[in-house]
Amino acid sequence: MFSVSKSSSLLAHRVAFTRSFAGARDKHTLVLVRHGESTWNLANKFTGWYDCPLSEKGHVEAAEGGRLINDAGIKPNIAFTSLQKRAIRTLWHVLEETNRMWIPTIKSWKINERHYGGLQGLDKQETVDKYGKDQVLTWRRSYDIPPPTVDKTSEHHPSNDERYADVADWPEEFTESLATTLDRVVPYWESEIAPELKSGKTVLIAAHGNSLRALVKHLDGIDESEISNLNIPTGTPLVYELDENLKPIPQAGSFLPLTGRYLGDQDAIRNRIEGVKNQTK
Ligand SMILES: O=C(O)[C@@H](CO)OP(=O)(O)O
Repeated sequence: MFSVSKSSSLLAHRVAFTRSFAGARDKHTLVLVRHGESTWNLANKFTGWYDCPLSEKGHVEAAEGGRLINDAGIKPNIAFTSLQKRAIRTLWHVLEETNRMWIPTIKSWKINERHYGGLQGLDKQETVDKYGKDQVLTWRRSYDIPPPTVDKTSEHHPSNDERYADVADWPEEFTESLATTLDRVVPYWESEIAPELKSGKTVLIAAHGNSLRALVKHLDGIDESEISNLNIPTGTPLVYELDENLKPIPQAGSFLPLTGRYLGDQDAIRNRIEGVKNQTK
């Protein structure tokens, strides 16, 4: 008797489990968060792979982002972040505010900020004063024109940082454009992140202005000229609903060309986006 009722309840459980995952497979939720303001955002310096922490305001922004995710009832099952403390700390805030510190978190340099080469550490406004606004805008936002390189004598070259030294065969001269950032972000998305979504999980990614620009360029099919005008605000959750092929389902109130929706006060978000844009006036 006992074994019959046990096996039938097991069967019922399996059916319910399969149903809930079959339902989940029709629509997938992806949450992207750029880290909160960092100390080098505050100082208006080109940052790239320099590992600066969040500023005080950045901690507040990241926690607020977490509360917005929680209030929206979104429950991430797995999280991805970079090897950079501003994104990792942002993720910690979000996990704390959503009471989901227990979920698996995976870190990879593949979703690091775009490496800013020889500009890393330079003041953005002083760089405009020296090279002109147009040149700096080209370095910041052109699709495939990279900033100047660093060589292996520079502290900013990845071969001089133990977390990166052995993960790739770094060229003598290194820098990244948005195009070369895409070359690492998109394969990582395809091989590591997309399968988690397809298995029915809600995915959270805490990353960076330019690695997220690369990802949304791919997701939303944004063309090379349009992506130049796209700036991603700090600490602001961007929520995508994806169909069974992981194509975005356009959300009401999205800021085109993005089809995901930002959580929070929409006017404040517009101001934050303008703030990023105006770092080099
Ligand atoms: O300095 C950087 O690494 C990035 C992000 O903070 O700046 P920008 O927005 O100029 O690409």
